[in-house]
This record gives sequence, C-alpha cells and structure tokens, in this order.
Amino acid sequence: MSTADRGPLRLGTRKSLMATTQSQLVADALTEATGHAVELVGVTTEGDVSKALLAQIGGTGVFVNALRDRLLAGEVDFAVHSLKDLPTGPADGIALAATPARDDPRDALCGPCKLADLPRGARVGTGSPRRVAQLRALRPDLDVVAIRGNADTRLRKVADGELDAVVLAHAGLRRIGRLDAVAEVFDPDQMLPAPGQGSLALECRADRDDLRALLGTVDDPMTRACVTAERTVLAVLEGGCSAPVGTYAAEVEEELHLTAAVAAIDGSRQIRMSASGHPDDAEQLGRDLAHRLLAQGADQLMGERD
Ligand SMILES: NCc1[nH]cc(CCC(=O)O)c1CC(=O)O
Repeated sequence: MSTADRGPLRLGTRKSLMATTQSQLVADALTEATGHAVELVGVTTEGDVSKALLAQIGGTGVFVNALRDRLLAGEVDFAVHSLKDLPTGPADGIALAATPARDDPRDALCGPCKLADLPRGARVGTGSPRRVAQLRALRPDLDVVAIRGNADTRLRKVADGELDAVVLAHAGLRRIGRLDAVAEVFDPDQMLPAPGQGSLALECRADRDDLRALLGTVDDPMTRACVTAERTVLAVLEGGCSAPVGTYAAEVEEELHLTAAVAAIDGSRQIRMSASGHPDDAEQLGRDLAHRLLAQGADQLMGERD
C-alpha cells in the first residue's frame, strides 16, 4: 500500500506547547508541499516525566526514544524532534529524513536586563553545562543555578522572583510565543549554541522509502550541512546534549564556516577554534575541527566537573 492510500500521515510528537507548535509547523509545510493531510499524535517521553536533571539521567535520548519506539512499531509514520535533543549516533532502523530550514540558533537571556547589567551575584538559571560554563566565563560573579522543566516553567521562576534570569533557546521561545521575555540575544562570540540548536529533525523508519522521499520535500540542504558539521564535532568529542560543547555553523560566501568551543564547567578556561570548507564536506570539517580541539586538550577540559 502506498503512502497516499493510508489516509492522513501520523506525526508523532511530544505534547509540550513547544513540541506541538513545531510539529504543526512541519505538518503545514508538508501539506503545502505534497497535498497530504497530517495528523498529530501526542507521545509522552521519559524526558517529560522525569524530574531528574538532564545531566543526571544521561541526557541523550530521553526526549527521543519513546517516539522512535512508536515509529518502529508502525504506530506513527514520522516524528518531529528538536534536533539538539537527538543523540549523535545512528539509531537502528531509523532514518533522518529531513532537516527543515533552521530557526535562529542562538541562546537568549530572559530577565529584567542584559547580562552586563545584572547585579553582582544575581541568580541565573540553566540546566545545561554548556550554558553554565559560558555564563561563568562571561560573568564569574553570578550565582548560576541548575534548573529544568519546560521553558514556561523556567520563565515563571523569573516572574516569581525565585531567579533573576534564565537562559533559553531563542527558537524555542519564538515557538511558544514568548519572545517578549527576551532581554538579550547572545552573539555566538559570547555564547556558542548547542549543536543543532534551532533546527528540527524529521525521522521515519529507514525501510519506508516512500516516506523518506515525501518528507525530503521539506529538507533544507544548507541546514543539513550546518547541523552535520556541528553534530560531528559533538560526536567526535563523545559528548551528548549535556556536554559543555558549543558550536555554530553558518553559510558565509557559499562556504560553510564552523566554530566550536569546549569550556571548563567553572568558566576558567575555553578552547575555541574555527574552520571553513565546502558544505558537501560538512562531516569532514566537523571531524577535523574536533580533532584539533582534542589536540589542544579538549578532552581534559570536558572531564573536569565541579
Ligand atoms: N533542552 C530542551 C530543548 N530542546 C530544544 C529546545 C529549544 C528549541 C531548539 O533548540 O530547537 C529546548 C529548550 C531550550 O534549550 O531552551
């Protein structure tokens, strides 16, 4: 039976506002491009129910595995993930069918003022070692507090006065309609985003060639090149989404320009490097840059915890 005979395509998604919003965006783009109706199927993942800090429950895969299980069981046709939540390793039987055009990949400070204007010792919340390390490098005096929960919950801690500010992904804030909370968008020179941040991933079963072709209609090749370079850095450094690794790849005069940094969690040191190459060589570009970081002592920096 071909895809066209099955009725609406079933899109597996997490149930948070951010997830359903980005899934609906993809659904609409697919319907527009192919004429196929798409229906959202909400799935609860381990990352949605666990109260542990992401770094403690292992990070990689907690938002993703339940969706992949539904794909493999044939209960949904494809899934939409935030690409930065996807582990870098391949998943058996699963294909990355498309990476749509990327949203703003940068991090944003949400609070009453810009980072430089926060008072000494201000309490700033984030659960990500990458953001912790870079915040401490920028403002060693801050009290950086570990938090988790969805973006709305984190913003509420600022509104309630429990925290002075939080750092969140600009793309996610836009998707939940909360750009009003943004006081400052960090330039990648100040804070390098997580590999794949701001980008979405469409996955389906690897044996569904019909679906792979259909989903490929919303793929953006330059986004794929950028996130491939970024995620290859992370893979070579053997870090998950909770590693203190920041990356940023973008098209500059038809070349792919990649910057990556590894930071000590206490903010005391950072190793940062850049490289350029052809977008077709994105993986090689990422691999070479990661090896240059390792040659400068990146693995030792990442091993340090406080
Ligand atoms: N860690 C959870 C997560 N996964 C994707 C996003 C934001 C949206 C994106 O990067 O595409 C977020 C929230 C955040 O980091 O602020």
